[in-house]
Amino acid sequence: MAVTASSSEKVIRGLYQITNNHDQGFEAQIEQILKMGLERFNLDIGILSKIEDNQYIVKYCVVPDDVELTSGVEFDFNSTYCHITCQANEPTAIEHIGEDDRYANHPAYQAFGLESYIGMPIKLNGEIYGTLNFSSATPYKRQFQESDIDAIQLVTAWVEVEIIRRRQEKRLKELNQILERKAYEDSLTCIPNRRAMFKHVSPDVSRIIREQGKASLAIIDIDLFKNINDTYGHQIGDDVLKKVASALNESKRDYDFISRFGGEEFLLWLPNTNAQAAETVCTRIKNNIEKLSLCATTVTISIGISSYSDGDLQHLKNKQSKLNRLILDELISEADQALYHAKDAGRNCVKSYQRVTLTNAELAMC
Ligand SMILES: Nc1nc2c(ncn2[C@@H]2O[C@H](COP(=O)(O)OP(=O)(O)OP(=O)(O)O)[C@@H](O)[C@H]2O)c(=O)[nH]1
Repeated sequence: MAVTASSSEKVIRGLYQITNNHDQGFEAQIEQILKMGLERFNLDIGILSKIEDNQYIVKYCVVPDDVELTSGVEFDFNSTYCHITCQANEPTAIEHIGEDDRYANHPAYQAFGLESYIGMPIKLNGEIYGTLNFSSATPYKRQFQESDIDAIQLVTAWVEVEIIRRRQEKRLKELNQILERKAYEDSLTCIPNRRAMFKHVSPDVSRIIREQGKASLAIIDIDLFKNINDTYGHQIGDDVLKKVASALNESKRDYDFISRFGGEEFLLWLPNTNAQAAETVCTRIKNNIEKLSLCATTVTISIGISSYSDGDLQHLKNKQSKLNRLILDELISEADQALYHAKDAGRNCVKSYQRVTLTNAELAMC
């Protein structure tokens, strides 16, 4: 069979088509590549291998039904034809291995009896990754030609670019995930930051409004923290912040959400928790912190709580469009006022905001 230029064009068209099938995933694309190679070279076994620790690992393969070979199978690299291909560092094509002095005694020939073979090293950034190879148990019916070498080089180049591109894509995804995590984490204490709090709590507020549920919000502030900084230095101050954050994180219930709200203030969100239960939880947390030895002096906290249940904050309810955010802002402002009372009452205590119930006439004016 004469190999014409049009068969190389067919490979290029095939590669173009496979590139367009990007959405099908790498595995499907490689299967198409291997099938295209088998058809192009008129051979039976197509393999994309990876070489690792002197092992030849079959990453992907297309084989006839009677050949028992699956991806994941490993061979000693030295016992494969690809070892010769990689040592040659160039495309290798042999029509009749049994009659070739270099290969007839090769362990791969002894083990697998493959007579015809065309293979090419896959290189990523100058390093050998593995090989792309096509073979058959029968001798090749013609001589391999320049255009066959061109074809396997072309297909291998495609595989190299695609592997690099997918690796970069994966790395980019990982970096984006790290960035996303960092954007929502307080860099000093490693607990969620203010931005994370709004992201987490806002949808919860809307759920609670929808389900006519309840929740509490607590602002936790380290007492006389300025004194700690002034007496022991900023470094110790930072250390206390980290330890308090970690203790708060451990003291909260699984379904509560703690964040660093700013400076020496933390915000604790307690879903499905009424005022009384919130006071119990916060008093326990406050007592836990007092018992810890966080620096040379006893560190205490004050906590202001605001609670919400259906029917509260009626004056906001005719402003439906931003209701979640309004309720959240209102709860924060109320908890802040309660915190102010706690400080006023001598610190190291928990205070709840006492909401005034508006009359219908007052509501109508809101
Ligand atoms: N070390 C350290 N200090 C911080 C950080 N953020 C805020 N601060 C300090 O926290 C201190 C807060 O002081 P104040 O707002 O006066 O409050 P306080 O001393 O805790 O007093 P009360 O709140 O009334 O009990 C300030 O001195 C800030 O500089 C931080 O990340 N690290």
